Amino acid sequence: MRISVIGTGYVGLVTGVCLATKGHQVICIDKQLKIVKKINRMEAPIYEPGLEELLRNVITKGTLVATTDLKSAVMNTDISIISVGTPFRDGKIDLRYIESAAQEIGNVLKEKNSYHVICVKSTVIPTTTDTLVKSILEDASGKKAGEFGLAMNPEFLREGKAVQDFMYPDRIVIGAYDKESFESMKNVYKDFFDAPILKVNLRTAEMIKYTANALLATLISYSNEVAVICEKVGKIDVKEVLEGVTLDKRFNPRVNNQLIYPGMVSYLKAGCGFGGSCFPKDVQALLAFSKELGYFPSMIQATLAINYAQPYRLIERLEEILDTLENTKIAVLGLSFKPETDDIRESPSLVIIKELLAKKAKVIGVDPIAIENTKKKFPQNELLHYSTDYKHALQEADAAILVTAWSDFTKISPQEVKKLMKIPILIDGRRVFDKSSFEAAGVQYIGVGLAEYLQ
Ligand SMILES: NC(=O)C1=CN([C@@H]2O[C@H](COP(=O)(O)OP(=O)(O)OC[C@H]3O[C@@H](n4cnc5c(N)ncnc54)[C@H](O)[C@@H]3O)[C@@H](O)[C@H]2O)C=CC1
Ligand SMILES: O=C(O)[C@H]1O[C@H](OP(=O)(O)OP(=O)(O)OC[C@H]2O[C@@H](n3ccc(=O)[nH]c3=O)[C@H](O)[C@@H]2O)[C@H](O)[C@@H](O)[C@@H]1O
Repeated sequence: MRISVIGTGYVGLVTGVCLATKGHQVICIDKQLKIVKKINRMEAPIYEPGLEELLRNVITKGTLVATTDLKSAVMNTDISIISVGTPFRDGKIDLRYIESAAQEIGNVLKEKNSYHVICVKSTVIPTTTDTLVKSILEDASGKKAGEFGLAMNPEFLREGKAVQDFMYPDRIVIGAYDKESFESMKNVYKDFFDAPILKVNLRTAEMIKYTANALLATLISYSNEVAVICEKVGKIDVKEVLEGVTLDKRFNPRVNNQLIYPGMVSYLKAGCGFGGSCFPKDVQALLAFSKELGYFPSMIQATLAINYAQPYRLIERLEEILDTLENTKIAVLGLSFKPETDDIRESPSLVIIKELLAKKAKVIGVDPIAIENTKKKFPQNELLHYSTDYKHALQEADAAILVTAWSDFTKISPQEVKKLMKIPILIDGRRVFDKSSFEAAGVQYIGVGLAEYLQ
């Protein structure tokens, strides 16, 4: 099929490259010329494992091309997939990029004679596609929905695993305005192995996406709430507690006692809170939308409140040990919101750095690939330095806080910490280190959801 993808960020570029890899003819459109040029030079503008290699293949084969020219892209394709950003701004979801993409497509449809399907892939609050997008398209094109197709196909990929998640989806949700729209979208995904296709209406598809993200975020906050209770009681390790809970087959299905897939356990881990471009913004958007409807969703509100507090709890625990943070030097291990990405949007590390600086500590931010992005937010100065070398940071620091579980960091041994740090203090914000081995080596270890020695 001939497909245009509007917006080539994390979702749009992965979508375009993967669909081209599956044999579709794809045109990627972005407003930013520098992104378009990079794509055509076969350079991925974002860091995502495996993406650049696939990009090289599809550009070389001629099945993908990038442009800023939306008009010719829509004219020369049969389906347009909208994957522009939908940020949370001024207390609600900001749909301005969706509106302008719909307007631009609608203007082209006015002049286009053949049938064209418009599919929203961006995460949008329920009713966006069947009211806002539909009416903009109808007004701009002078046509009625039905004369053009309309679909909503939410994306469930995770950053860092985007290519794998897109190529091997657990499910494909297609919200469709009518039968023709659904059939066209089904053809887009005809070669996606046996992934179940769920056919729903447009607003159900939108609600599935929010419900999925809010549920995963709630599991994380639930784990973090339990972690606080464990810390208060003492001599209970939240990790053991959650392991004891999630060995239940209802969380982690096993056959002959072999785990088939790490199920909900992946989101039932205590830590320093969820970040990223989606969980925080989507849960906030769902909360705001629900309030607009006259319903206050207290569980969703609690999910956000717990997450807001979590990074500060690490600082409080550090203060308990050091008395004051003033004039101390703290190594923050990990800047990206999770490993395998250079994305720092809503990363807990940003809250931690800001709070440490507010308390007059000096900070060394350590990360293999996210330093440049972090510098844009917090420029380097006499109080804040960056390094890709954790050894150097540990040598300099009075304490270290692990925020992102990059494999470089999780491999750090107790002996290394003991050797490198003057007075070794390690706050484990992701619970990746073994408390007893670190303590045996003489490191003062503080883990989320774990207070005092276990007995
Ligand atoms: N990042 C992720 O892991 C996931 C994101 N999503 C959703 O997908 C959507 C996109 O997210 P990201 O890819 O992270 O956004 P992004 O911010 O990385 O990329 C959006 C791109 O759209 C371009 N753009 C905006 N308006 C345009 C227009 N009218 N014409 C052409 N290009 C335009 C921007 O220049 C930018 O490059 C959001 O709704 C997000 O919630 C869904 C699942 C996963
Ligand atoms: O809509 C989206 O954008 C995407 O949001 C998440 O994907 P992503 O944000 O890339 O990353 P996750 O791996 O889900 O992690 C999100 C955050 O939760 C944190 N997390 C995760 C699991 C956990 O147990 N504890 C925890 O704090 C991670 O460190 C990270 O900060 C969802 O997992 C995707 O399905 C969804 O498509």
